[in-house]
Amino acid sequence: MLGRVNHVAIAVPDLSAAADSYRSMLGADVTAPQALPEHGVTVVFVTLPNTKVELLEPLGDASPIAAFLAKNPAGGIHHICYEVADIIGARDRLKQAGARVLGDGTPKIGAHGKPVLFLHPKDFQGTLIELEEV
Ligand SMILES: CC[C@@H](C(=O)O)C(=O)SCCNC(=O)CCNC(=O)[C@H](O)C(C)(C)COP(=O)(O)OP(=O)(O)OC[C@H]1O[C@@H](n2cnc3c(N)ncnc32)[C@H](O)[C@@H]1OP(=O)(O)O
Ligand SMILES: [Co+2]
Repeated sequence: MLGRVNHVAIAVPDLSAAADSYRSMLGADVTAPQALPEHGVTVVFVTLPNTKVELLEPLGDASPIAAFLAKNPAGGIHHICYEVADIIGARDRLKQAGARVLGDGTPKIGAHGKPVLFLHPKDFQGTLIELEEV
């Protein structure tokens, strides 16, 4: 089912400061901010030879990462995104296996313009998993 790691996401309290730190301290190539109100976050991507790091900060009052940042005020690794070839097939197989697919199970369009879904962290070793169809 799983393809490449598409990105590892880090939730941050200040996206601009985090992006500057990756650029100046780590010499990284960082994209411009993308506001994604339908996801309740603003993101940038750090481009790496083999994958990406997604830096994200809350956007709006109902951001799904607000509680995470309240518990981790300095930020922290938030989720890992795996690529899948067939997100509906993956979703149905996971639901069949008893995994909780977050939301109503309908994929949303993510930051790369592709369908994404999230799986409950409690079903996967305390790790929030995002699936992105590529
Ligand atoms: C930019 C678009 C897209 C992309 O294309 O890449 C994105 O990445 S959008 C990213 C932001 N969107 C999401 O994260 C959507 C999915 N997430 C959620 O629906 C919620 O974050 C959540 C997973 C349901 C958690 O919501 P929260 O308000 O924190 O609920 P709880 O406090 O009840 O948490 C339940 C339980 O889970 C633990 N938890 C929460 N977040 C994480 C996490 N990131 N990793 C591991 N564990 C997490 C939380 O601590 C609670 O545990 P207990 O306290 O032990 O009960
Ligand atoms: Co993501």
